[in-house]
Formats: sequence, structure tokens, C-alpha cells
Amino acid sequence: MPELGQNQYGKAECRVVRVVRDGAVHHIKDLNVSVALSGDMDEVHLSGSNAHVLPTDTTKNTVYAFAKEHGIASAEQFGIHLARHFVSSQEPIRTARIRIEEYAWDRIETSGEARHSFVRSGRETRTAQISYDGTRWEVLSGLTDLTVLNSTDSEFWGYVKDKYTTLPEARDRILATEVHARWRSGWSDDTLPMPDWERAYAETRGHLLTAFAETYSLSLQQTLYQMGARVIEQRPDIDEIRLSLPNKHHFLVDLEPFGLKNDNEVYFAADRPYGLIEATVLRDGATPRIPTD
Ligand SMILES: O=c1[nH]c(=O)c2[nH]c(=O)[nH]c2[nH]1
Repeated sequence: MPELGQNQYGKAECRVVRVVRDGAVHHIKDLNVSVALSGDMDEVHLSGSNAHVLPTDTTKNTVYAFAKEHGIASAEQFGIHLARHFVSSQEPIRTARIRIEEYAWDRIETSGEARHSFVRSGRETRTAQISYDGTRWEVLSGLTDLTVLNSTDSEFWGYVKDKYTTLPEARDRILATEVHARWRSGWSDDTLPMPDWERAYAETRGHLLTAFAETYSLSLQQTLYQMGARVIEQRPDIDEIRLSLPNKHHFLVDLEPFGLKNDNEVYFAADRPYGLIEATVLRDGATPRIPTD
């Protein structure tokens, strides 16, 4: 009989919006939560017995009930509550993985007292993945689609050239990317003090941005390393960070046919194909655990 391999189940993409009403001043948290549970689930696959199966519908309801009961202090904290609940309340469930995307909203400032209007900010999506096996926690925080651009202080030259190489060397180019980053917290068991996840996120995002802006870049690879290294150096609570940086190429447009000189002023922003630069940066001695795909 063929063997059943790794399996997991749960409700994916539970969209939950939590409003906190502080008088006329409201606060909102907007999450997309995916639950994946695994454990003693052979029978449901092999014989069809559902005796160990907490329905995915229940996992979805739990997300909404927990938003009410516990609130959403941060994506990480919310995921920790959920993962702990599933692993500790259901004997057959041994591990829980909660993936969360958080969408940011900015307040629309008005002249009146009411403060209940928001505009979805064009900022990045925050991400969190919480894994729990009843003993050890693994919290990966991160972000996707943080789009950044340096209009100078970027060069790319001295690379290998073969008979297919046409790329001109650049001594002053635009460097633009959409930062996708995941970082692993050193918080791994309940005896350690719980980090302030909101603050950790804001500060780590800040380090990524300043390192991008302050690095005089000879390649996107070099910028990536500087961004990762800045986070590892500045945040003792983070042992590992993985960055995936698409190189959003900006090509100088040839204006000569129109009798015009292009002095690094007019670019064609290509959306694809794009160079994809990816790497993990680790604290000395740390074991890499963030998946590379
Ligand atoms: O920063 C860069 N790194 C590369 O590896 C590369 N390759 C390329 O064509 N352009 C660039 N830019």
C-alpha cells in the first residue's frame, strides 16, 4: 500500500477585521489568517474516519472568536494564541502553523470629532508565521511588497562577459526593488519574555529601509547583505533573516533618434523579466531554518 506522507489541513485565508472602539476613536486590524494543523491524521486519509478531525469550519470560527475574546495586539501574538489553542486543546493535533498577512490602514484625518475613517495604505503587507509543536515556538515575522528606489549611488560593472553579454556597465543607475523579507525571532519557548511584536516589526522595517538608503551599492547582492546585516547587528532578538529582492530594472531610454541627450534622466521601467537576488543573513553560529523557497 502506498505510504501517506506529510499532511496538514485547516482553513486558509480567513479574512478578519477587528474594530476597537475607543469612544469616537476607532482602531482597526485587518488580517488574512491561514491555519494548518497536523498530527495523528492517518485514519481520515486511509479509512475515512473523522474521529480526529476538528473541522476546518471550526478552525475558521476559532479565528473569529479569538479576535473577539483576545483582540489582535499584533499578528504574531494572535497567531501564538491560535497555535497554542489548537495544539493544547486537541490531543491528535501535534503541530500548528498559523500564517498571517496584515494589511495596513491609515486614518483619514477630518475636522470633526469622529475618527472612524481609514484609507488602505499603499504600504507593504506584513506577514507572520507561527509554528508550535507543544514545546517549541518558531515565529517568522516579515513583509512583502515594500517597494523602494534609489535614484543614484548604485553602480554595476566588472561582471563576467561572454558572447551573449550585451548589458552596458553602469556607473550611475537607478536601483529599485520590492523587498520580501522574513526574519526569525530568538523567542522559542514560553519561559522567555514575550517580545513586543509591534515594536520589533516597526524597528526591523526601519533598519531595512535605512540600510537600503545608506548603502552605496555596487550590486543588489551587496545591498541585500547590508540590509540583512543591519538587522542582525541592530536586533539581538533576531538570529536569521532571508531577503528576496527582485531587481526592478530601469533602463535608460535612447533619445538620440530625437536629437536629445539622456543624461540619466529618462528611464524605461521594465516589469519583467527581473533579476531575482535572494540570500539569508545569519547571526554567527545560528542554524538556518527559514525555508529558501
Ligand atoms: O545588482 C545587480 N546584480 C546582478 O547580478 C545583475 N545582473 C544584471 O544583469 N544586472 C544586475 N544588477
